[in-house]
Amino acid sequence: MLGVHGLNKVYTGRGEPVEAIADLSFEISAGELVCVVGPSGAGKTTLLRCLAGLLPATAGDVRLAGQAVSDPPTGMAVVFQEYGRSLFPWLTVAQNVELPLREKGLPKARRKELVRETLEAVGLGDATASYPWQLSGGMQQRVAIARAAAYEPQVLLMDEPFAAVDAQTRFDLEDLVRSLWSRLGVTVVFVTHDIDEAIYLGERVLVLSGRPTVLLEDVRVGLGDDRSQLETRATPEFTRLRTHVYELVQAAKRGARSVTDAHLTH
Ligand SMILES: Nc1ncnc2c1ncn2[C@@H]1O[C@H](COP(=O)(O)OP(=O)(O)OP(=O)(O)O)[C@@H](O)[C@H]1O
Repeated sequence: MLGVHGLNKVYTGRGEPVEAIADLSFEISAGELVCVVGPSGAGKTTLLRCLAGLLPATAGDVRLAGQAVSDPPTGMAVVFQEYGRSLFPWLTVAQNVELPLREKGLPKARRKELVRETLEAVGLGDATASYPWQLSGGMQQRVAIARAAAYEPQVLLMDEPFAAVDAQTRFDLEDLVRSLWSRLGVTVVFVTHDIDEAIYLGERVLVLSGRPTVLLEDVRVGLGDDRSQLETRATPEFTRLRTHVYELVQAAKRGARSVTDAHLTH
């Protein structure tokens, strides 16, 4: 569904060029939920913007269902961290969710149906007529997720979407993402700083090196489909994965560029 081949990204502009991504290659199959972690400044957001067609690659390419991504493709939706800036304050919750569906050219009846269904799915069936500024941060992020899901994308990209909400809300939103993902069968790429979040959510975790970025390890998460915040996080397999990914990220901070460099003890 999503292929990244020899991706390199150098920012040029005033001052010295900055090589954010050295060389990244990986494939994500249709319907997978893949998380991306790495040290701060590793190039996670840069990668996501390249995947979304918001930034041109310097070399290599990104392909969505075999088609090279140059502009933002219609089959993708993105949820950013700053929900406050991504929703239009002068539109109601329902109108915010409906707007991209209008741009997609869907007929009115189908738009109304999708708006109702997705707002109910994210637990905001009663807030359709509210304005974003009348809602809490967590509720606003639910609206942004509903808007992305209603669009019925092939691929949903999420860039640290829960970084600005409190821990309790974050757990609820993580479960919401997993339930939407399994219901809709959408392919999800989820960037996060939080190692536990990456393991709880993902079927795979891509661990990036420090800048300029290479892939340190593509970690398979064998935690099954049914996950629960209390039970899954208490399993020995969760603890093992968390120790392993934590060590990799620490090694990345020290400059490791491969698993061999990382000198793992677990
Ligand atoms: N527009 C830009 N021009 C120049 N350099 C940039 C630009 N955007 C990002 N960078 C640099 O590219 C590198 C990667 O940035 P990026 O935001 O992708 O990292 P990140 O892993 O998402 O970081 P964080 O985890 O802190 O959000 C950083 O060194 C950053 O300073």
